[in-house]
Amino acid sequence: MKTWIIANPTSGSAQAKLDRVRDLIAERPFVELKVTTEPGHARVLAAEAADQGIDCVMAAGGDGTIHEVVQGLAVAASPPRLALLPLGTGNDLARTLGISVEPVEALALLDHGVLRPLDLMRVQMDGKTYYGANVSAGGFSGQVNEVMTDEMKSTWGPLAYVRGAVGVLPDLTSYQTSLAWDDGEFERVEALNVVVANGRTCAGGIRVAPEADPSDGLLDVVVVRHGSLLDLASVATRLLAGDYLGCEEVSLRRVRRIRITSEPGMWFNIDGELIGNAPVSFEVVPGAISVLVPPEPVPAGPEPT
Ligand SMILES: Nc1ncnc2c1ncn2[C@@H]1O[C@H](COP(=O)(O)OP(=O)(O)OP(=O)(O)O)[C@@H](O)[C@H]1O
Repeated sequence: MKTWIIANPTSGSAQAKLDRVRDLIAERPFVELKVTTEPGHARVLAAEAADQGIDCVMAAGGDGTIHEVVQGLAVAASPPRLALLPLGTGNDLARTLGISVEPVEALALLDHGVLRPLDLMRVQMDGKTYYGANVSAGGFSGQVNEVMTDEMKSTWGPLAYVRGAVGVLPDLTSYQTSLAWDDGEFERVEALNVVVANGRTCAGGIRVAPEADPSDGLLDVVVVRHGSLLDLASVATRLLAGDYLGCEEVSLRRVRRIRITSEPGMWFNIDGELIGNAPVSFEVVPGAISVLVPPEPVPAGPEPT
């Protein structure tokens, strides 16, 4: 299987692990390592791999790198299969798919992995189209902007209240948000966050969509409605514990498509990359690509008697 490993040398643990990856693939004649030289390069390389009929593209980096690779694969006529070599900080899609952060184990999936269909989210904002592989989170506004660094914003922005962090809790903006589910009419809600998810976690393991299945042909949309400070503190705590879907302010709906407008404009990121605060639509592309994942663990047999 001809494979290109597209590696981002600036991803979280790349410095520590890339030499090891080089050693591990030295004996694999069909595996080539392509190291990116700038942001956006992984997309170009992934598109090139598809053009050249490469069988498999392994995204070596974090969710930002996977995001770029997916932009290249999603528009290909017959996209190579995807594999992941997690070298990022959060590695959230890899978590959902059960892919190890150990290079030896991740690389072994090239031999023993099984193919799983991976849905993508087609996102449209301001006349531009993006493809998301993991999670898009919307929320936050001016106050958060002022107190957070760019990196914190793209990672935590929409979920800033979780960090309790930034002292924004007392001053949270609520958004007059209109949501149109599938082809339905717009419905208004006073929201704090809208999360549109294919994968289950973002920001390094925060379970924003704990029940999402990236192969089910549907998007999990979680809406956090505005509530009292006390209630929101409980939402934050339960989000960290992975069970905030049980909160009264939190609702989950599964759809193929959702359109969102809000006043003021809700900022959205996709896979951790901030895209803007204009009206936005999300549509699932069921099984857009195939991804190599570990085989299902064999269920334990009955205890010997
Ligand atoms: N050669 C490069 N030089 C500088 N930046 C790059 C290069 N290649 C890719 N990038 C950028 O690095 C950013 C971060 O990458 P990535 O998300 O893979 O790592 P991470 O932030 O450590 O991981 P995670 O998103 O899982 O937390 C991406 O937005 C990507 O555009």
